[in-house]
Amino acid sequence: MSADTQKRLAGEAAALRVESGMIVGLGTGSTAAWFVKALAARGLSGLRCVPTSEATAELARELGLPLSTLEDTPRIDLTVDGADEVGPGLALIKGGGAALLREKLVWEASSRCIVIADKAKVVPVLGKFALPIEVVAFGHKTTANRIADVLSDHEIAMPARVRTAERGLVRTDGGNLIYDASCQAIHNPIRLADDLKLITGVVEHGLFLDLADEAIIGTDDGVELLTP
Ligand SMILES: O=C[C@H](O)[C@H](O)[C@H](O)COP(=O)(O)O
Repeated sequence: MSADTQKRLAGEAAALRVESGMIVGLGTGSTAAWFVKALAARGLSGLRCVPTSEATAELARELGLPLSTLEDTPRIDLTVDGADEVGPGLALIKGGGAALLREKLVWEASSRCIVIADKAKVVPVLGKFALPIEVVAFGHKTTANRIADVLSDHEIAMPARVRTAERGLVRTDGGNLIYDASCQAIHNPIRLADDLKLITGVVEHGLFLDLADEAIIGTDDGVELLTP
C-alpha cells in the first residue's frame, strides 16, 4: 500500500471523530488534505473550521467548508494535522510545509489534537527529518549563527540551512524564513525546544511536545491508534 493510501486512511478515520457543530482546526500538508476532503464529504452541519495555512484555507473553501479564524473562534474543539515525524510519547517534528507557527497556535488553542500520518513517519528517536525553525528575515544570518551555537551545545554538528525553493528563499504565510536543522538524533527534545525559543529572532520551531492527544497511523492493514 502506498504512503499516500496510508495517509488517506488516517485522514478518513480522523474525519469520523468530528461531530456536527464543532470548531475544527484544519492542519496543513498532504495528509491533512485527506482529512479536509473526508471532512467535507461528511457534510456535517454547524462546523466552523480554522485553517493553519493559506493553502489549507483555499482547499477548504473550494470544498465548501465554513471557515473561521482564531480571532473569531479562539477555542477549538478538535484539531487534526499531519507530522513529519512521530516519536515516543507522540513528540512530533512538524513544519516540512513551513506552516509550523500557525499550526502550533491552532494546536495550542485546541481541546484535543489528533496527529495523522503514514507508518513511515513513526520513529524511535526524533531527528532524521531536518527540524524546521522559523526565523524573522531581519538579521537572519546572525540568528542562524546563534542557532548553530545551540545545536552545537546539543552535539549537533551541522548548522541549520535556510530553506530555498526555485524562486529563492522560502517565505512562510507570515513572511518569515525557515532554517532546517539536520539533527540526526534529538536526544533531549524538551531542552532543545527551550533553548531554541530563547534565541531572539527565532519565531517558532517544529518540535511539538506534549500537544498530540492521539495519533492515527495509516498502515497496510488499516489504521493504528497511538496515545502518548
Ligand atoms: O508545515 C507543514 C506541516 O507541519 C505538515 O503537517 C507536515 O509537514 C506533514 O506534511 P505531510 O502530511 O505532507 O507529510
